[in-house]
Amino acid sequence: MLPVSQAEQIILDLVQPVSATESIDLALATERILATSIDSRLDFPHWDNSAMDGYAVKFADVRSSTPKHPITLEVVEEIPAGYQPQREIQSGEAARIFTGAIVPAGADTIVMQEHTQRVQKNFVKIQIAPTARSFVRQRGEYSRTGDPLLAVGTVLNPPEMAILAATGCSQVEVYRRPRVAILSTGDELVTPSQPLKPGQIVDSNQYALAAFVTQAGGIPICMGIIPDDRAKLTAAMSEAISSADFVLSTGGVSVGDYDYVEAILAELGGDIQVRAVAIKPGKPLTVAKFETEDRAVVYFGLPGNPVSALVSCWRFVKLAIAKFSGLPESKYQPAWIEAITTQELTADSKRETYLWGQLELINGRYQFSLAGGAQNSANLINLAGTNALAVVPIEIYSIEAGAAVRVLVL
Ligand SMILES: Nc1nc2c(c(=O)[nH]1)N[C@H]1C(S)=C(S)[C@@H](COP(=O)(O)OP(=O)(O)OC[C@H]3O[C@@H](n4cnc5c(N)ncnc54)[C@H](O)[C@@H]3O)O[C@H]1N2
Ligand code: MOO
Ligand SMILES: [Mg+2]
Repeated sequence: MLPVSQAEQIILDLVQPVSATESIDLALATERILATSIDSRLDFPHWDNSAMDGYAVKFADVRSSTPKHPITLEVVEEIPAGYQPQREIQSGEAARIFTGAIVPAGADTIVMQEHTQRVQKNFVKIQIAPTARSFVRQRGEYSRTGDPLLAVGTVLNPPEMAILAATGCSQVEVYRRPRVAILSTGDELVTPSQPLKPGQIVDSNQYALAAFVTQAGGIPICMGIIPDDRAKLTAAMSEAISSADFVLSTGGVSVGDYDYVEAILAELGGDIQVRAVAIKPGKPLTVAKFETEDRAVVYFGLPGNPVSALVSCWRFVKLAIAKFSGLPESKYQPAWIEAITTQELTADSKRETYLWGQLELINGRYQFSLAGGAQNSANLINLAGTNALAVVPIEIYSIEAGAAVRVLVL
């Protein structure tokens, strides 16, 4: 059995980041990963503009204004947002201006409306002196044309979407997403719509793994249920290997008479790098690489138990997909945090044990609460609401309530 950290390293070493890219509509780019760096095509702001509704003035004209001795200026133009000012402000003049509008030539300061009083039709009293250049957002003060905005490998979240739109990128070059084939092995499996005969169970792994792959940024290719029949399994595995970047099969990786996956991987010419890991749940994990001149596939033979399959995905497959996808190294590390456990955590000490439950931020501290019910790798029911796994290291039998524990955020 490989230690977990060693298995992680071996798995990451099997994965090459994708180089293929595609150009997509910005509107469809949420959570995609940038494949080219983006430089600013404009100055931000594009021109000096007002941060307030008010009046554009020359600071020198109004520096001595007080409520008792307000300075009166003639309002010579009105400048709403989107309008190009037509005249230069002279001494003794002001322009009515609104938030986001271009500051006219000759003006250097904005006085907010609340510090003014409009008199007659075309005059305004400045009742409180502004500070010089107040409320002017200066051209290029955030970023200048040609400045780097976003680096290769950036995930496009709401801020990055705004930046790309603002700089006029309506199409973006992103890495293509990994195609991940999912197949469930087992004579006992049926789809959720089929009635259960004695001995049968629903293939829940197919759905769990498809959801996992989608969340991890991959494209799930659901290949359905394959019976424990060596020829049929060989055909299905071979098809999966030829059509995807990753294959996730569940079941058939332990030592039972119908556990064929490892033998078939070897027969198909796979380079088997992982056979078992000292992790609970998820010990019988088979990982193999298939490589030809033009493509490489990493095959994960995951254990059939529903919790074991998901824990293997969260702990290992997630990192592999992230590395493939073009994220920088700092972004495909497991998300560890330290939390206080609300209950005692126990383990058998021979394998690194992952216990599932809920992580909450309470009064500024992370707290981990174990899922109620059996922590058993066949118990998918109490997985509901799981957002974190607490880790009990090898040779530790118990972590007492109130103590710190290392937690993997999912
Ligand atoms: N003699 C030993 N037996 C087992 C060992 C061992 O070391 N020695 N390891 C146990 C551990 S740990 C695990 S984990 C499982 C792994 O089993 P397999 O990967 O071979 O999976 P199966 O035998 O096919 O199924 C196990 C279990 O999971 C259920 N299952 C399978 N596929 C699905 C699915 N798609 N959806 C829902 N549930 C599924 C299946 O019905 C079985 O109950 O081996 C132990 N045995
Ligand atoms: O590893 Mo098994 O995953 O303990 O149930
Ligand atoms: Mg088995």
